[in-house]
Amino acid sequence: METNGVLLTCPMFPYLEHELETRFTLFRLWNHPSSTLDEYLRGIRSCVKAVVGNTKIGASTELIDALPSLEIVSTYSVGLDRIDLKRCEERGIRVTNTPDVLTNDVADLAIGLVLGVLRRLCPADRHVRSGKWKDMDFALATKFSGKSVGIVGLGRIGSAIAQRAEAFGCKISYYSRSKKSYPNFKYHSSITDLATSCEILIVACALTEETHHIINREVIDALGAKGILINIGRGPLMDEAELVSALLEGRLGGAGLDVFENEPEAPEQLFGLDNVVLSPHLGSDTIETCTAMADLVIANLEAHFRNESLITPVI
Ligand SMILES: O=CC(=O)O
Repeated sequence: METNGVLLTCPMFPYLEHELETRFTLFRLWNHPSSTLDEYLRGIRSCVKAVVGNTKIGASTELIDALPSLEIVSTYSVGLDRIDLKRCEERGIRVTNTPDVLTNDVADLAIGLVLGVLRRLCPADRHVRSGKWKDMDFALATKFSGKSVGIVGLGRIGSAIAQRAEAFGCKISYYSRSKKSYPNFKYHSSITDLATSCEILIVACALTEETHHIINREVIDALGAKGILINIGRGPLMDEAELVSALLEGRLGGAGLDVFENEPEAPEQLFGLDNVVLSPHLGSDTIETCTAMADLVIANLEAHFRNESLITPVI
């Protein structure tokens, strides 16, 4: 039985926690008040060889620096924005994530949000539940099939969204760091041009210093009063204050948001808007996908401790 120390940064999928516990010496970071955290970390620093973080709490510079025996960060997420990758690189710490296994779920949710906003599924549900249907028909909604869809970031998830939208007869264009080899999808080297040319803009890129607030006022205005913005990437990709003003002032047609700048906070000004669908960062949250992600986290840790090649290495 392996006894390598693994530090879990916050509560995650119970299956992951259980499987880690059966294989490694598991330490839980959240069981300690912040006043005693330094002391706790000092006590375990020589045992902890791995950190398992997620989209809430990853491996910050401070955490990495507090763990001199750290060899690997295996994140239970595809996103790497909660990890100080530079520090990991400097220290020779390996990093793995969970790509591919969650692609379909996140792409499915992106389409779900589009349909939710355009077909007004949340207000429609309220219409039935409140009994209003007996008094009046529900107002007409907006068609999705055949619309022009712009995708910001045509990586694994962006391409899966594009393929789904294509099946709805949508015209696909995209903005990405570089042009990809998809003959059916139109490339824009400017995100504002992309926003001008599409009716639905779906944000699916990674959060980095370059993409922070990539959706700013100029992009929102280019999308316009009939445009729909969907974000299944990360909250800070959008200037949320600008997004809220645009929605309140009717300068944007609607939004479907799975991610927010200060999660788990979401802007309360949006709560009364029927043209907005909000979900609590659950793109990959299905039992099937979370199980596959957990298995991948563990497979990467086991490969590392056996000195084998990592399954999904980042560094
Ligand atoms: O947001 C989800 C992830 O990065 O896995």
